[in-house]
Amino acid sequence: MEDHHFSPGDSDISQPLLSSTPHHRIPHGGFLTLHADGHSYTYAYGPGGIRGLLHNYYALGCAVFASIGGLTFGYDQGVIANVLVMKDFTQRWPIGPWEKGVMTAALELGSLFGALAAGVLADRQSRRFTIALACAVFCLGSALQCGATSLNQLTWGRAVGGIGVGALSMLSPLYMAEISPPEVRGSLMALEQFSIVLGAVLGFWVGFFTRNVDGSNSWRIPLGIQLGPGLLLAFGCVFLPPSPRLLVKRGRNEQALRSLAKLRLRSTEESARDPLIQIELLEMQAEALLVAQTSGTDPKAGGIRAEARSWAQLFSPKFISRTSIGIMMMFFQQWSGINALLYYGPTLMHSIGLQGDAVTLMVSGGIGIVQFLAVLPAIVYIDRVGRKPLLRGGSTVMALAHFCISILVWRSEDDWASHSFAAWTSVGCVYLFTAAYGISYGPIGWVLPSEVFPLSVRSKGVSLSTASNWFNNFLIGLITPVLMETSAPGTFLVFATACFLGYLWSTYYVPETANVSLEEMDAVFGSSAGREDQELKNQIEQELGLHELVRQWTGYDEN
Ligand SMILES: O[C@H]1[C@H](O)[C@@H](O)[C@H](O)[C@@H](O)[C@H]1O
Repeated sequence: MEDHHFSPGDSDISQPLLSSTPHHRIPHGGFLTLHADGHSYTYAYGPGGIRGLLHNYYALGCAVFASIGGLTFGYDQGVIANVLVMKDFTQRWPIGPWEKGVMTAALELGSLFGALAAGVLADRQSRRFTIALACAVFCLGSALQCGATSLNQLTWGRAVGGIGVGALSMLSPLYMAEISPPEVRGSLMALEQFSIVLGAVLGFWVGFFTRNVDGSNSWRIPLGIQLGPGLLLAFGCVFLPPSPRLLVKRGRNEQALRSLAKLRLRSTEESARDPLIQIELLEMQAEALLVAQTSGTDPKAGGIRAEARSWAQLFSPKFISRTSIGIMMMFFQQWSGINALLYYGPTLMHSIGLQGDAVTLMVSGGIGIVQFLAVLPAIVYIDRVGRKPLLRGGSTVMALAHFCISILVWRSEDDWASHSFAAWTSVGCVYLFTAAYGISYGPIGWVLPSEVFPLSVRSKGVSLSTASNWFNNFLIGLITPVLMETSAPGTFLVFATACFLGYLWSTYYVPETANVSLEEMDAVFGSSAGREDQELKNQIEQELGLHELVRQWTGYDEN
């Protein structure tokens, strides 16, 4: 191996490869070319961004496809706002606020259940099979809604569809995290939020344009259209490469290598020589062995007790800080008040004198578009800037925007007509809030929970975090009207406070996870992972030859 050497490629690399143990990654790299056996391999490490995404175009394609799961979720959100006010719909079923609430809650409760159930299935079956199953359930729910002949059927259709939506909302980020190269993992996973908000924009406009179609087609068409992405994902996911991490967990290392090679754009022969692929695979194996040796259970064993034990593990001292990050991330995402604005927005706009289409356009349409625009820079910068600064900056602006709205509503709510400046400033603040949310808590809510957990508890951890999203979403829907009736300025103050607490939480509690591989996350949570585990992991890595490989390829001695 003496004549193997590495040299920086077309890059601005200032640090040597594998220099920052335990992170075998370049923290602020660029592109790197490694020469071996007369071949040269180019790697994108470090800042990621657009170049990193293009460089990893196959993983990008897979992530885009998997994120269709998020599309189903957003689409429903966009479409239902229109459906509920369509002429045929309201004449056929003149429902009051209570039934509207039940219809919304049916989807959210179904999703809560779906997210939890998928956490169990995703480990027993493959990630892809579970995605296909979730799509089938989603399609059944959509068909029930589209062909509804009674309000009951529609509500049941939403509950069933919700199970699929909830399951997909945890499965897509989970799968994306497991196939992503570390340097673009944030960008790839932010695609989940991209799809959610794209779905919301599409759903909104489809509903907006079909609302004047004659008869029940006005709402059957937009509800039926959701079958399209559901079926596409169900059949298409057969072609997605399997999660290499799950394969390693099951001891199928050869298949894992094949899948990893495909994801990193190497042929099978190349991957056998390619040191970085070997290193990535060995890191996965080391983690799987560590899990097997420390949990004392057969990872393949089933049974209710084993299942209960692995859920309970999430709350053990070892993992509790990660579990709390997942749950609190979604808590703060929802308590930022994004959905309250979507629900309360129309009332706010009405109160400043806007009526009819203008209101729906400005709220559902406007908020959707702002969220959509804001997620674009997040996709590009989330790995370069890091999660923490985005969360901190986002919560600061969000808190200030809510605070301003609160003051303005407090001073003008009795007479908006003569406070038109205050009214329009509040609308501006709503959009400012949405932009700050859309670049921070929106996407990071779907990124952070899926990357902090180790393989042994990852699916359950993501499942629980996603359930926290749905539960808090449900809670906000339930209490916002009551809060608003009690005090509108007070409601905004509650959200301002939640955003401020989110600022403290992200500043003092959340570790930076950008550019860290999933296997190296233990080091980020060092204090809770335990010294013994670190030593054992070290030993396993030695035995697997990982350290030797690192030394050979870099001339870098870790010890
Ligand atoms: O990330 C999404 C998105 O921002 C949606 O607009 C919101 O309704 C969801 O609750 C949230 O999880």
